[in-house]
Amino acid sequence: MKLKFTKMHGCGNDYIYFDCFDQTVEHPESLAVKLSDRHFGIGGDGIVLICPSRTADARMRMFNLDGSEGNMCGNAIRCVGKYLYDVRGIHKTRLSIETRSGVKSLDLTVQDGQATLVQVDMGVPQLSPDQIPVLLEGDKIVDHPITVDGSPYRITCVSMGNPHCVVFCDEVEHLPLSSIGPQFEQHPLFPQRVNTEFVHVIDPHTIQMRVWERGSGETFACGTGACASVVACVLNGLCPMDEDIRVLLRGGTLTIRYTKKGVFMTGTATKVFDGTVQV
Ligand SMILES: N[C@@H](CCC[C@H](N)C(=O)O)C(=O)O
Repeated sequence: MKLKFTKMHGCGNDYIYFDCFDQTVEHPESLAVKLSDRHFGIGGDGIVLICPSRTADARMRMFNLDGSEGNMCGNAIRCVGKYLYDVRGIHKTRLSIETRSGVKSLDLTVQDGQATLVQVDMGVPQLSPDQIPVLLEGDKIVDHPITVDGSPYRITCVSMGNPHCVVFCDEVEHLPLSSIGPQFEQHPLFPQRVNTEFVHVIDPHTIQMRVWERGSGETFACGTGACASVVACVLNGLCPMDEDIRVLLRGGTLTIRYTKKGVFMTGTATKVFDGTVQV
């Protein structure tokens, strides 16, 4: 069976997108594992299905590199918005997309007939440990000491529809992420595993972040992770609320604003190529 796909990325967080308005994708979990392989597949951080929705312009389903289904993906949702505008011809600069963590609203900036920049209303962060989930007591987990692989860390936990654990560091360039990332992901405090952001605060409006994603390992960017990091910065008194914070990632920059109404993420969405794959 042949499937048409589009390769897209948001700040280097790249996925293989399937338009499920016109075709059926069976067994997305195993397909994600097979096609994401950068040596024997197409290559990507996972796959994304763009499906019809009864309540929104489209429904997004995303699968990590290991085949697990994520509830939300900040970088992918911007690309889905671009695809709906550029390819499916839904010429509205405000779009709604259904995800496993609710319907999200997108505002598109269009240049020469193509969506270039997308702002997403990412909703209100959840801070209570049972909603994240993290097996700790309290109404929120801010600057909490834990031990990971014998070393002490201080964590701040946030759900942006998916679980995040933010760790502040003096620098992130030289962190051995491939060894410490999995120790956080599999830590017994996180019953559903966790996405971990390592954050260096450069100044109150600029932070640098590296991420170890649940199910995909180190990626060049994580949209929900950038939002969780800015929320964690505000909770720790490191960045202001209601102002734009630049999050510098390995693959680009996202602008995040945390307000009482919720978290707003702005960034690019880029198409790389179209293709057909035999599955
Ligand atoms: N890359 C993402 C998040 C993808 C899902 C995550 N790995 C999970 O399982 O929660 C983003 O841009 O938000």
